[in-house]
Amino acid sequence: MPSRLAEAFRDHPVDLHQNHLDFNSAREVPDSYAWPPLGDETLGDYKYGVESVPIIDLSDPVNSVKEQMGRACETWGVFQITNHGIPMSLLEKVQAEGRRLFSLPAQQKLKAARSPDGISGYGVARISSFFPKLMWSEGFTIVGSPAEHARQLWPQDYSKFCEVMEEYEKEMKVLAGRLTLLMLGSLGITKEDIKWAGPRGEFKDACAALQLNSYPACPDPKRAMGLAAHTDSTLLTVLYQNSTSGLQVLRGGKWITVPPITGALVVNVGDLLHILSNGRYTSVLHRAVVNRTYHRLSVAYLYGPPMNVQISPLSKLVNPRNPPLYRPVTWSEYLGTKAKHFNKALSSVRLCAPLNGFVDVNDHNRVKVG
Ligand SMILES: C=C1C[C@]23C[C@@]1(O)CC[C@H]2[C@@]12CCC[C@@](C)(C(=O)O1)[C@H]2[C@@H]3C(=O)O
Ligand SMILES: O=C(O)CCC(=O)C(=O)O
Ligand SMILES: [Fe+2]
Repeated sequence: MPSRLAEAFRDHPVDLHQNHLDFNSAREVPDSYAWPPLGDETLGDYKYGVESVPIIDLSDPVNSVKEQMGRACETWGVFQITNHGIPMSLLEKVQAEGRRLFSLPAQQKLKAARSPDGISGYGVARISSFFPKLMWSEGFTIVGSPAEHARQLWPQDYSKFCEVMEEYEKEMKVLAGRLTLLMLGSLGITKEDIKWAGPRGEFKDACAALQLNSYPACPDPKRAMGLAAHTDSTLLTVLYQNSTSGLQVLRGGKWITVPPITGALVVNVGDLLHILSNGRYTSVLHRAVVNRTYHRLSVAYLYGPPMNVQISPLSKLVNPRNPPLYRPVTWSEYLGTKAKHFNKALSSVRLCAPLNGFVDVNDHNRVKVG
């Protein structure tokens, strides 16, 4: 059983088509990238505030923050945070380095291509193998130090990229640990209830991946898909999106845009927090769409437990009326399951149907993804 995140896909290699279209010179969407048209009837009314993703100010009193997060996690599975303590200057540096990477010539980027059984490096989204059409995006995944791949991209000049990404990973690790305790706090869970949190709740051994996503402007955005609908296999994901919108979450059968707010970060519940909370918090189905005019960049911090820790419904949340809904699973095993079963991964670790009759939003058999 692999013990490091970088080894999670050793037993699940995917050889993805890495022969990229040159997005910047494309005048039309080739058939291999043409998805069934995105219908306006599936879009929600976020602009008018009827349905908008909650925004939580982390400088509010802590009990209020916990309560707001609990409500957001139960109803939306996603929220935005402000006053989170990550300096704007760092967010700008990460974005600038991401742009520098994606603007390299295709042949140069391919020198840092992710290997079929690897986790880090340049390439198309891992979930691409589940779809008949290609996505209008490219990505770069970092686990720990990006030095090995950065050296292949810029043999003489890779230290700036590494410094910025490592500083961001450090800041994100602290923020993600704090968010985990706040999000679980409203369910009455404390750091003492999570052994792997460590004595001071510092989550020292937590694992994470940093995913840079690039979505070039697209000549026919209604027929293209930036990143197809999915849930993250994480405890939680912290996403920075630049000022161009594109992220959408599924709520009540409608796709709701998560509007970019300068300096804010988007936090979404992942499958492992869904399991830990015994289905009280819902890992939200989300996707990224593209637009005709602007290049969009996003940076996702995919946060999870130490690789070999068994994640199962927390005992405080389980009783005869609420039996455990999921069997124990490690992050490593779950990533392998996701690589094999994609949107059926969560149901594949489910033990029984809920007694209280609530519907598992993650039963994506009910939802047409894409
Ligand atoms: C730790 C990880 C989660 C992730 C697969 C990865 O190994 C690194 C990239 C992550 C990502 C980002 C885009 C969507 C996603 C489904 C994918 O294909 O790669 C997620 C994966 C996930 O959460 O399962
Ligand atoms: O680009 C986005 O807004 C979404 C990215 C995402 O869902 C991911 O990296 O997992
Ligand atoms: Fe995601």
